[in-house]
Amino acid sequence: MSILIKNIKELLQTRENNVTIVKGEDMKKLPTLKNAYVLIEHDTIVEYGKMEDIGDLQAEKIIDATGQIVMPAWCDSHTHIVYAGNREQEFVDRINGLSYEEIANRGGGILNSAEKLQNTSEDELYNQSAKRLMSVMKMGTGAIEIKSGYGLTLDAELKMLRVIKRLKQQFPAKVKSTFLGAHAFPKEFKDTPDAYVDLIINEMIPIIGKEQLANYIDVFCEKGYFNLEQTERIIKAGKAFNLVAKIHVNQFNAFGGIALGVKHDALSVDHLEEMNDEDIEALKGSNTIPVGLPSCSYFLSIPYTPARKIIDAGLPFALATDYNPGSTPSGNMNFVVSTACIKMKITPEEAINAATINGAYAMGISNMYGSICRGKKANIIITKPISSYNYIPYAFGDNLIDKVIVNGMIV
Ligand SMILES: N=CN[C@@H](CCC(=O)O)C(=O)O
Ligand SMILES: [Zn+2]
Repeated sequence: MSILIKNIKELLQTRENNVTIVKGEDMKKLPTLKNAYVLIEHDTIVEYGKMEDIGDLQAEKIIDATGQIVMPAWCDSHTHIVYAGNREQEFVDRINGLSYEEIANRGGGILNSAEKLQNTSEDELYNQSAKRLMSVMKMGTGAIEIKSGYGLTLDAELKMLRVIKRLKQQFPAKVKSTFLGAHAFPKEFKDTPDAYVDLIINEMIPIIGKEQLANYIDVFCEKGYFNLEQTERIIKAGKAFNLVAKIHVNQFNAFGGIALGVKHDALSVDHLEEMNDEDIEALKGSNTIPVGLPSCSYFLSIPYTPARKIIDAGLPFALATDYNPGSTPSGNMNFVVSTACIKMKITPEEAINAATINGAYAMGISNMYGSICRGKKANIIITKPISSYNYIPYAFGDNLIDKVIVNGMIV
């Protein structure tokens, strides 16, 4: 199937060369073409340009995008969309005064989701997760990372990873999977946390590695969860099975997790609501991308990642949803981009770069996703008619999407 999108008011994130990450000052630049076209063949962007140069290009399907903006689909590099049920009761408990930490200490939080997931069949888990994936695709997400971490036993973690594998096979969206066995300590390991770390290292990682059930490895490095030493042991064990690290750090406390991630060539360090100057310094000159999750800050009423400071230090920055039942029950990248502009004070250009090309980098796929570039996968958003791309973050909460194309298919 070939699709020609023509009369595009403005085509965003056009890259003649295959740029795979944008950093610092360059994040302020969003290359665009006005009055443009894009030609898709099968799953690939084969051509784009100005309408005046369209010549006699033809396609099986023509989309007239008069007044509309066209851009790469969102690349959401941090989610936990495979989960069972929800945690709406904890939401109400927080409104009534309990903190996220207090809820977790009472056996709620991640352990609550783990219990629900352990008692849910693989098919049911797949069905619930597939609905979420379908819904985020319709909101413009074309590539997504999905973590395990609500299993916390070998069997339940494998169940989650098999569900992610099935999503990869069944959906046109690009899916990357991450093993997050180190998300919390199960109740039975409360007094012997290192024994759970041993279980992850000696039993879970070898099976997951051999069966190639994950692309990445993650650890929730935080006070009350996994300390620096445990995090380092797990990252190293993952590396031996080619699982590159993408880690949860600095959500509530800054104590060296970022430097540890950089030391072990983590692809990304995510959350970063609490950051000090040493954390920024640690990232300089590294290949590790910092990832902010503004919907999580919004939902938990915790500080926003200092994106302005990060970008002004010359670093790259990516945005993701963190879609999960506890801290962010939303997978809406449009809201993430708006919230980043409004609360982190980054410009629409910076936010769009962070949610497309840099999001793709944070999943290791920016050579094929995240920009309008010949030869890249056809993952595309067509907005409703709007005045300019600034309107996307400005009109927060509004649905501005007309069509989404994922892997060359209208979803
Ligand atoms: N912080 C750790 N993990 C998730 C939340 C997990 C949960 O509350 O279920 C996060 O990224 O916010
Ligand atoms: Zn997360």
